Amino acid sequence: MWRRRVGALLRSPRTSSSASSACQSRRHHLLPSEEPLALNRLARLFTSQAGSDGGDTQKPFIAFVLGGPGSGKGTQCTKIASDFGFAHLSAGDILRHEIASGSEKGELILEIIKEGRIVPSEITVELIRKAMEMNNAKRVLIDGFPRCEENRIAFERIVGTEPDIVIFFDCPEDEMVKRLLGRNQGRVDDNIETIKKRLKVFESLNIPVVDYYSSRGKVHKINATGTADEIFEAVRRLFSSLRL
Ligand SMILES: Nc1ncnc2c1ncn2[C@@H]1O[C@H](COP(=O)(O)OP(=O)(O)OP(=O)(O)O)[C@@H](O)[C@H]1O
Ligand SMILES: Nc1ccn([C@H]2C[C@H](O)[C@@H](COP(=O)(O)O)O2)c(=O)n1
Ligand SMILES: [Mg+2]
Repeated sequence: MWRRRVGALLRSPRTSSSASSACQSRRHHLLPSEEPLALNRLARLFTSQAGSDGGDTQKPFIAFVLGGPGSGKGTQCTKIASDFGFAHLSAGDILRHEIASGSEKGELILEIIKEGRIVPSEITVELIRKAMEMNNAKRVLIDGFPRCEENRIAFERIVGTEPDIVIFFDCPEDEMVKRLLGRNQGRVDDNIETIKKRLKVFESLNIPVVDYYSSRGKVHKINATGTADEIFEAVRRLFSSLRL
């Protein structure tokens, strides 16, 4: 099943224009010569851990972790990773790492993040795909992704799978703003102007993704108010109940 899906993917056309323009109009593609290579590498990754049952059950367990800016995704992911043996891939951290590398792509990402907008999906998904490949983990948290329908569709197309579950941290706006303004980690987007834009983007582009996965029965909503430890109690109950 897993192998067949990746195989189908290798034959699939590029993202349709409607999907690609879902987040914003600028489009960034892999070079034509890169995409089949990337997908072949990925196909190898997910079939190389094949067990005696034919190998289709070795797909990593993937949890997407969503919630508004400052809802505590990163804080809770650190705890889940440590207590439940998950690799923690933060889309935002991966993008910031690309900025720090000084690449041309990083310059573009920085401009977008400063404006509270969403980076073109093909850039983000390719970076996530590489991180998954390097990590080779059996359980993966993907924090802050997908941020919009375009992200979601690009992930399905390039990585060739859907998440097993989606965690949604539900937090009131005023609490998120308070947390972000107090974060003090020197992030270029932790200022009130950018925060307002990020909140708008969250409502208009990210909530539809949560709705999509809700309709597929994948969303676990967690009340993200209270202390980090209180919230983690609910998270712990959820992860303890999963068949991992
Ligand atoms: N339950 C909580 N109560 C108070 N502060 C919290 C709580 N959880 C996290 N924080 C703090 O709020 C800030 C934002 O948390 P965190 O970075 O985990 O959020 P996030 O959802 O990952 O945000 P972003 O989307 O901007 O990356 C941090 O300074 C963190 O220490
Ligand atoms: N899928 C993603 C994830 C993040 N970004 C950009 C836009 C966000 O405001 C910024 C910071 O992410 P965070 O650390 O808050 O998860 O990174 C994106 O464009 N696409
Ligand atoms: Mg975060």
